[in-house]
Amino acid sequence: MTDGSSGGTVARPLPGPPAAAALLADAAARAARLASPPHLSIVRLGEDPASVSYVRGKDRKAREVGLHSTVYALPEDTSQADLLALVARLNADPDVNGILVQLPLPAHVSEQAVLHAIDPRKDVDGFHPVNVGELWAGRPVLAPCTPAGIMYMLGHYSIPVAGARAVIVGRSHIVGRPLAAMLLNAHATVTVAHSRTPDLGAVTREADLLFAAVGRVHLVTPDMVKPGATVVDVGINRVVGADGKAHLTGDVHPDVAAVAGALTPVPGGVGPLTIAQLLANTVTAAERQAAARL
Ligand SMILES: NC(=O)C1=CN([C@@H]2O[C@H](COP(=O)(O)OP(=O)(O)OC[C@H]3O[C@@H](n4cnc5c(N)ncnc54)[C@H](OP(=O)(O)O)[C@@H]3O)[C@@H](O)[C@H]2O)C=CC1
Ligand SMILES: Nc1nc(=O)c2c([nH]1)NC[C@@H]1CN(c3ccc(C(=O)N[C@@H](CCC(=O)O)C(=O)O)cc3)C=[N+]21
Repeated sequence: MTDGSSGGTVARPLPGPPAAAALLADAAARAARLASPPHLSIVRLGEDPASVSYVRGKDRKAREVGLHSTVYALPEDTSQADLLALVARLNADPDVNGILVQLPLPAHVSEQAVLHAIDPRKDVDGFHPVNVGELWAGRPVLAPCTPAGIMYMLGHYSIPVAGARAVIVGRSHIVGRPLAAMLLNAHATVTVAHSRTPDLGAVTREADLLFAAVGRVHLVTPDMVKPGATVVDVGINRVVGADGKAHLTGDVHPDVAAVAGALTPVPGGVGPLTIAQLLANTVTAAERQAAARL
């Protein structure tokens, strides 16, 4: 705990890997009860280094926990029609339980057209409007991995959510919006701030739970944080350090650790939960498909 003064207290770190390991152990145990290993198909277009590295991480972790994973690495100039044809083939393949199309897609492909084409029962990203609607109706089935992973992490570290004042900075379809739905479903009082929010600091200082999902280096500074608040840093920014090497940093300034009660690091915070939740969603999809075939 900290009183926010300069008493030298430091926020409790909330590392991602132990929480991710617990989520993965549960997913692996559920997968082992199925007749065959759940099968995830991952599609990426082009060679964007971040996408290549994320997809490699997802594929590697899937195999580690005993899932079957197939990566389709298509050329950058793959047409929308060809991509939709692949999605249709994966939808129809009874051996495929989960489909993920890595975002962002090149400009000549409509993300909406592709995400809407994925069978909602195989939509392990939770981006199809049917799954978005179920989440907002309070009946989540397959829900977006980053916010679902964050909720798992809060539970793992026994951070109270019901009744808490939650502020999310960022309103994307991948993170901010679905996180708002999940926090509401968990009985928090929720505010979503964004680039048109005046006096952001006045809003964020209200938060017992503060989530930064913006993609701007050190946007959240100590003066924006209520003493003792739990701060979850979702941002992943690639910066070149004084040593000339590229490294990852979050949306939260490191000095926030002197004010916050608890803080997730970057890297090694939310990122590992995103991957673990993707594999948990793949097992959930496989379980539901097996039950539907009985
Ligand atoms: N750890 C993980 O697993 C993941 C990490 N990320 C990271 O999280 C970050 C956010 O990703 P994503 O949600 O996809 O990003 P988007 O770019 O889609 O959304 C960013 C949001 O931040 C808002 N914003 C931008 N500038 C400001 C500002 N100055 N003040 C307040 N709000 C602002 C935007 O507002 P507006 O809507 O008005 O434009 C928008 O809602 C990125 O760094 C990304 O790399 C993303 C996914 C997974
Ligand atoms: N259809 C789709 N679904 C996604 O879930 C999706 C996507 N597209 N596009 C991009 C974002 C980003 N994302 C991350 C996954 C893992 C880490 C992760 O493991 N991060 C590690 C570090 C990784 C590194 O060192 O590069 C960490 O934070 O510790 C980060 C970010 C999933 N996304």
